[in-house]
Amino acid sequence: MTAIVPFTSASPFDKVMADIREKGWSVTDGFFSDELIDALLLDISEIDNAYMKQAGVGRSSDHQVVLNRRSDYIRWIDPVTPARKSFLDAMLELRLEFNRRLFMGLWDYEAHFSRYEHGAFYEKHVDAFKGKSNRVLSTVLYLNEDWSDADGGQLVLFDEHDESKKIGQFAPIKGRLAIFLSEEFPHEVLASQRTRHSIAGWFRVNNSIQNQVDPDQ
Ligand SMILES: O=C(O)CCC(=O)C(=O)O
Ligand SMILES: [Fe+2]
Repeated sequence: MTAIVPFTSASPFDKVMADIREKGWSVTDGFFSDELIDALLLDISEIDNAYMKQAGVGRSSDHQVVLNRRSDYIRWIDPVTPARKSFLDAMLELRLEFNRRLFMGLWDYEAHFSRYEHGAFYEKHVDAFKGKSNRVLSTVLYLNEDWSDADGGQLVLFDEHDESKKIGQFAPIKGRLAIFLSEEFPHEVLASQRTRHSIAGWFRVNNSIQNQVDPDQ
């Protein structure tokens, strides 16, 4: 089996690096190859809801970062298929690039597939509270074909200094990658009018918190 080539652009990282450096968030289309996106979409499409879990609860009581309600299904990603392996390898390259160019000291990356069925949403939240989490940088990769405005499910990003102010509203279209500083940017997912697939992930640092080693997932 030939490996899936994750990038087609000659310099895939430049725009993301500049965006994060300049404003702390980035929404980029075409970061990954179509081949990888198609393989990831096929991969998650084949997972039945029975093999996913209803999200909504934090990782453990003192890592509870989700205060508000959500109604998606999730499945954590391990490198068990060519698509998942290629994706995690690509995110490893991206992590090293953040460390090399922006000195972010990112230690690892964890990610899960998400499925929002018709009517599912995720209320406004931040992915990490200052000093309470090792999550530094959030990523969301969207996998949906032929998405129209009427399908809803947009990611809404809010200003880091004024959470009533919208930065933007982004449709979850195939191949779009959103990245933002986990502690800084409140965001929400508007109710989706059809099945919505994505991969949410977090680059983390390795500080131990309250004398506890940060648990995986
Ligand atoms: O799917 C999205 O657009 C965002 C998901 C999200 O905020 C999360 O999983 O923490
Ligand atoms: Fe989030």
